[in-house]
Amino acid sequence: MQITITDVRKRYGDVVALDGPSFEIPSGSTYGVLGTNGAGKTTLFELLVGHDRPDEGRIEVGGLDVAAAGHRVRERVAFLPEHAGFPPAMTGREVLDVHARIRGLSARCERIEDALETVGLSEAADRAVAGYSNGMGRRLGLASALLADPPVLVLDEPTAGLDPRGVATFHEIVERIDRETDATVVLSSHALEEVERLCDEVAILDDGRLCAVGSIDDLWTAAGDDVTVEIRPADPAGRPDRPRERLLETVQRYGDVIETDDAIEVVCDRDEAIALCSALDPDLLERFEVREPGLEAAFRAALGTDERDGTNVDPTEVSA
Ligand SMILES: Nc1ncnc2c1ncn2[C@@H]1O[C@H](COP(=O)(O)OP(=O)(O)OP(=O)(O)O)[C@@H](O)[C@H]1O
Repeated sequence: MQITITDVRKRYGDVVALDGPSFEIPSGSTYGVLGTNGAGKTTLFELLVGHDRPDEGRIEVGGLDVAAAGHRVRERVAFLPEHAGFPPAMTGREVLDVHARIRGLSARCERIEDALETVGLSEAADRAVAGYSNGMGRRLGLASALLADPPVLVLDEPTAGLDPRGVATFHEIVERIDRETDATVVLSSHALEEVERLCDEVAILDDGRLCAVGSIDDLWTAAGDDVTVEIRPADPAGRPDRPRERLLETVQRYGDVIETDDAIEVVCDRDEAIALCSALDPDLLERFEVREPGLEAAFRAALGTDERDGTNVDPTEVSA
């Protein structure tokens, strides 16, 4: 089911949570909404599932205006919120049974068994939710979302806070849903690898604005051929010669410099990277490594763009 987001604006008091993003999510795709903390992902999802209304603009699901269609949209869209809680004394199966009754679903038992099976909770279904791990709790939330066979599934940061095994399990489930159903899956994430693995297309939000939109291939193209040289300065303790500052002076001329807490990163072409690595004073650093271009570069390119006029920016047009 196709989703169309048109010039959506939402404020909370003085805070502009969404500042006019417009993009389309193709029917049947797995679509990623990527952004740093506070970019507006949850706000967008709350509007998309009809929990709140935009101040301006419009979101359509399968041609229906979400703000006007109310429950007709909610019947089509299932939502896994970022923080879903369940009564701890109930078993997983009981939780799903209550949710299925609330939604007035027929063939409850069958649907519950299918949903439990899809998320890999069949064996744990009769255990109290209090004993579930974080990952199992998230999978139970997904099972609840799947009960009604929704044409649209909206997952807000579904793997946030999960350990690597929980993340891998969740990814496998989403891939299976993608393979075995026609559902349009929209998920938000901070994690590029996650979006790259699961999604066909992606929209990148920053400060409520759309700063890039396109396929994963488009993003790779936008990433270009530049490599990143990551340099870890030597421990500054007892070093009056200030290794980090001296390294910074050296690296400036080779490319774009990004400072993180632990490292200095320089994004530059391969020839410059070779020259830079030769110019580094080994006494000043703990270690350095050269990373191949990746989606991270495209993400940075998108976030670094000065296009702030509210128009859509194709990532292939975004320069690093
Ligand atoms: N109910 C609210 N009241 C006030 N401000 C809000 C509310 N909800 C969101 N905001 C603000 O709107 C902005 C966007 O928040 P939102 O939660 O949509 O971002 P996000 O991309 O989902 O972030 P995160 O990755 O941290 O979950 C933030 O500045 C946030 O503080």
